[in-house]
Amino acid sequence: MSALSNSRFLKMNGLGNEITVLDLRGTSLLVSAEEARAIAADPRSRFDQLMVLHDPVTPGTDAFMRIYNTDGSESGACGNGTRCVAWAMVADPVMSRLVGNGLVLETKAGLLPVERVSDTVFTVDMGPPRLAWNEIPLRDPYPDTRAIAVETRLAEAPELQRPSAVSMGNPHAIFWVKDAQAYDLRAIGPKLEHDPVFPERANISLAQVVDPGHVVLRVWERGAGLTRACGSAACATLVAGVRKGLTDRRATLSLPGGDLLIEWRETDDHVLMTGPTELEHEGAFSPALFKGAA
Ligand SMILES: N[C@@H](CCC[C@H](N)C(=O)O)C(=O)O
Repeated sequence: MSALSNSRFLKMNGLGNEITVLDLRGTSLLVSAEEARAIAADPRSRFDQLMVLHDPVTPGTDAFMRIYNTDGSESGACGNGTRCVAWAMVADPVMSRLVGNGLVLETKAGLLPVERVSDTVFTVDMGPPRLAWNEIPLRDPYPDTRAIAVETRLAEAPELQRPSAVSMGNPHAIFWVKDAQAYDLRAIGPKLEHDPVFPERANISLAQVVDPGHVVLRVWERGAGLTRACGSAACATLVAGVRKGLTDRRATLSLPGGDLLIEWRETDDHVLMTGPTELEHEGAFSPALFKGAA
């Protein structure tokens, strides 16, 4: 039987990005890829990302988060999930142990300070973007990652060839398009995600600039597929937009699930993301869920 059997979880969402939160602080348990896939397969705990809380590692932080995609792979960043974790840590009667509305979370990609703006709205400091080819990472030494070249040739969208590339702790490719709705992202997303230029795969965004303060965005997420929102993609898109002279440093990013306010702060290079969270229900993992999972 899995040690996760009967563990309590929260099913949440950040702008429709499906998030499951599991608190393993105070234990030495780790979630395996098989267990993550089993949790994702159950409709009650289904997620785009599973956010697992562990005891803090760096002094002064409140928790360490491991982030799993639906396919069991791990990510260094999840903006929408980080807001959901912050809500759980300040407002959930079982998980909250903090006094006040500010906290610092940590992932394998770095520290994420979070502030509560109102009951369910949070601002996450997503840190500085990483723009060098080897930090994203890309296979080839591009001197300028504002426009790279993918190898994939799409019969249905031959114009999608020169995305911007940015890491927000996870790799993003942003394709600038006239109409973000004009593409079958479910069909083309997996091909671009696995393009050989991305050695760790990439989250694939279609970005349509409405005006410098407003971008419409659709995202095919690495390891999770088509989602209603992706916070780190919104941050990466704003950064790429500023670098290409397409957007202001502060803009609204409209995703299928709703709007995020993103700012790339000039003073310290950090990207700030503000958006909502929603608790859907809580539950406990049935032991039957993990049959066959290591
Ligand atoms: N939905 C997330 C990003 C999730 C991580 C991604 N699929 C990856 O593997 O990098 C967000 O809100 O940032």
